[in-house]
This record gives sequence, C-alpha cells and structure tokens, in this order.
Amino acid sequence: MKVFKFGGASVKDATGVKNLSSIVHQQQGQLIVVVSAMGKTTNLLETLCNAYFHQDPQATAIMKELKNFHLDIVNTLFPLNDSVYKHLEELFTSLENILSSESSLCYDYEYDRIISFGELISTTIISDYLNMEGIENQFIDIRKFLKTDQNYRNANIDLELSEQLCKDAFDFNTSSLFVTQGFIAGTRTNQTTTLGREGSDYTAALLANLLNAEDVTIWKDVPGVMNADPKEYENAQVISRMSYKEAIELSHFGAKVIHPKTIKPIQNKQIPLYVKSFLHPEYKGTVIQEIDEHLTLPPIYINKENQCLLTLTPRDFSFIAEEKLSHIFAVLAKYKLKLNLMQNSAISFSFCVDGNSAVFNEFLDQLREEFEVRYNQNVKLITIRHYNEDIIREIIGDTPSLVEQRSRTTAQFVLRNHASQ
Ligand SMILES: Nc1ncnc2c1ncn2[C@@H]1O[C@H](COP(=O)(O)OP(=O)(O)O)[C@@H](O)[C@H]1O
Ligand SMILES: N[C@@H](CC(=O)OP(=O)(O)O)C(=O)O
Repeated sequence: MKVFKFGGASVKDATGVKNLSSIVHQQQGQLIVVVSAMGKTTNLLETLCNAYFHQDPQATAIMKELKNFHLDIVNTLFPLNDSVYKHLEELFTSLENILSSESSLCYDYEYDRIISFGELISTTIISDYLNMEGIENQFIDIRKFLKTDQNYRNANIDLELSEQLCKDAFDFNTSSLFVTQGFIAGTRTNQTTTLGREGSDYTAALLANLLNAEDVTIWKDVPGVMNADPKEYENAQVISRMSYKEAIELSHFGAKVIHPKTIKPIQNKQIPLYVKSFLHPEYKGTVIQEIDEHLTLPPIYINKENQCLLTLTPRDFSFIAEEKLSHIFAVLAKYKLKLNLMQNSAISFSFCVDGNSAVFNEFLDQLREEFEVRYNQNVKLITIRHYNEDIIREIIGDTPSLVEQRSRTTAQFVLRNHASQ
C-alpha cells in the first residue's frame, strides 16, 4: 500500500483536481490519498473563525466567499445534477449552523471545528470527482479514526488507539483506493482537532506508519526538495537523495517544503518519502530514506522571515545559569513558542522565536517580571547547511549580522530585514 498527499497548492482549482485524478489513475495497487484544503482556504477559514468568535458581521461575507470559491471549482468539474452539490450543501449547512450558534469561550476548540471544513470540503469534491471519472474510491472521515488528545490546534496523536481504528477503517478488502483529509483528527469523544498548520504532510506520514505503507509521496508545486526555496533563489537545484536526518534538520530550520513532524513516523518504520512535482510527475523528485554512506550535499539555504530576536538580562545582574534558563524555557513552553536559535553569555540570553504569535505581548510581560528585555522585531534567520565561505559571501555579503553561529555543518545568521531598517 502507498500513501499520496496532495497539498493546497496542488488542488487550488479545477485543473488541479483533474491533475490529481490523472496521477491517481496511473497508480496501480492499494492507495490512500490524503488531501489538504484547496488553495488558501485554511487562511480564509481562519478569518471566518475570528469573525465568528468576535461576533463580527463580516462572517457572512467570508462564508459567501468560501462557498463561491468551491462552487466555481465544482461547476467546472461536474454536471449540474451531480450529487456533489448535495454533499457540499450539507457541509455548508453544518458550518452555517456553527456560525449561527453562540461560541464557547474556548477559541482553540472553535478554531478546530471551523478550520476542519477546508479539508472536509476538498476531500468531498475530490472523492466525488474520482468516482465520476470511474476511479472508484472510499471516502473516509479521518476524525473518527485518527484520535488525539484535546490539545486543540496542535493535538497529539493517540498512536495505539489510532492504529487499531485505522486498520479497521482502511480495509483494502473493500476498496483499493481511499480518499481522506490531512491535518484534521478527532478526540475520543469525537470533537474535531487539528495537528498544527500545514500538518497534512504529517497525517500522510502517520497513516503510512500506522498501516505499514511501502512508501509515501508528497506531491508539490516544486520538482522536489531543493537546496533553497526556488521562489527566493532562482538557481535552486533539486536534491535527488537525502537522509531522514538531513530532512528533519531542514524542516526544523524552517524549509517550508516538508512539515517538521513528518519525518519521525516514516523514519521509525523506515518508509521512504518521495517529494515530487504534481505538474511533472515524470520527474524523479527527491527520495528521503535511510542512507548509510556519506552523501556530499550542496549548500542548502533556508530563510526564516518574521523572527523576533530577544535578549534577556537578569534585573539583579545574576548569572544566566541553569535555574534562569529553566525558567525561560518554562515560559517558552507555557506560550508554546519554539526557539529557533539561542546564544548565551554570562548575564544575557539571546534567542529567536516566530514573531507573529498572538500571545507575544503576554509572553514579554511575563519575562519582564524577572529580566530586562530588549528585542528586535521582524528580523530574519538565515540558515546555511553544508556551508562554505563562498556561499556565505554570496548569501550574506557584508550585511552585518545581529547574531551569528556556526557548527561543523550549519551556519546561522540573524539579519535585519531591509524593509524594517
Ligand atoms: N528547500 C525547498 N525546496 C523546495 N521547495 C521549497 C523549499 N523551501 C521552501 N519551499 C517552498 O515550499 C513550497 C511547497 O510547500 P507548500 O506550499 O507547503 O505545499 P503544499 O501546501 O502544496 O503542501 C514551494 O512552493 C516552495 O516555494
Ligand atoms: N490546510 C492546512 C493543512 C496543510 O497541510 O495544508 P498544505 O498541505 O496546503 O500546506 C493548512 O493550510 O495549514
């Protein structure tokens, strides 16, 4: 059995759905197709959720935009009397019922039940389209089988329970093709949860792990994992082979092409992961797998924008030692902020976190109770794996860095953004 994952970019319009259908059609044997919300639907649903939660009348207009976007795609793909319209209407009505009811006080809970409609709608359209094209498939509502705790917006999988439920649900004696949602899941009591933004890659990896897939293919709008984001660096080259370790490091440092949680489930079962172009399925793409021999990789360049560089100094001039550090880490954990770089001296601790967190001001207030806090907002963190001096010169030039760090394989630079200078 294989797992294919199609992201929002690959199913952003009717052509994308037809393209998915042609890729799936060429596939022989048992297959699970994991799909994300179409195009930028998740972002739109985030604005809908905010409007709903804050009782903003804009919600009606956003709901209309959501419907029109999907109906435009469906109108291009299906005849007018197709049952897909009824299926979509049911989903739109469920969402409108949520919007017309009073919200609970828990934003994250409301977020997950609203945001999940992106994937429910896309998979409904895709499953119906494949069936219409004669590619018989079974639609699975993954929320019933991929079980998590109640950590809404970044839920943790109950692997044991999910394995048992998924093995029953994905019964290849009943169908050789299943279509299901990435990114969303459910609690034991059937509340909807999500796995963290861009988490559909992770769903594909989890299903592959739980069901012992032969391999996983993530279909992207790029020809594979490249040595830089091709949108930022026109000479970017595809890397044809890469170890799990390299891939997890790249995604950790912010290469957006693979979600960071994707690698562990496939590495644990030694399942190869292919990253391929949905526009050119004939290209080889990248394979990520266990690689014993030493691979010489080109310099790989990752740019993480919108970072905040903070420097903390204890108010009483005491050392930044274990106790202080553990307090800082506890505050970071409390606000669910991920450290992207850190550096300390006798009485200061500097670190980068994503600067667009909604809890950022609260986080600062708590740190200020004990530390003097200085920070630079909107800086960028540049990571160069397998660096050499030439590439550092090419990428960084003589731009002064706010912080610089080098290990044997990785060089990192925190730079001011030109726009914010
Ligand atoms: N090293 C890299 N190699 C390839 N693509 C990259 C890299 N770093 C960032 N990207 C970006 O990742 C995008 C694909 O990921 P993403 O947008 O999450 O796809 P999807 O939403 O379809 O899953 C590409 O369009 C590309 O701009
Ligand atoms: N739709 C979700 C999940 C996801 O993984 O999307 P994509 O595969 O398009 O990155 C999001 O945008 O966060």
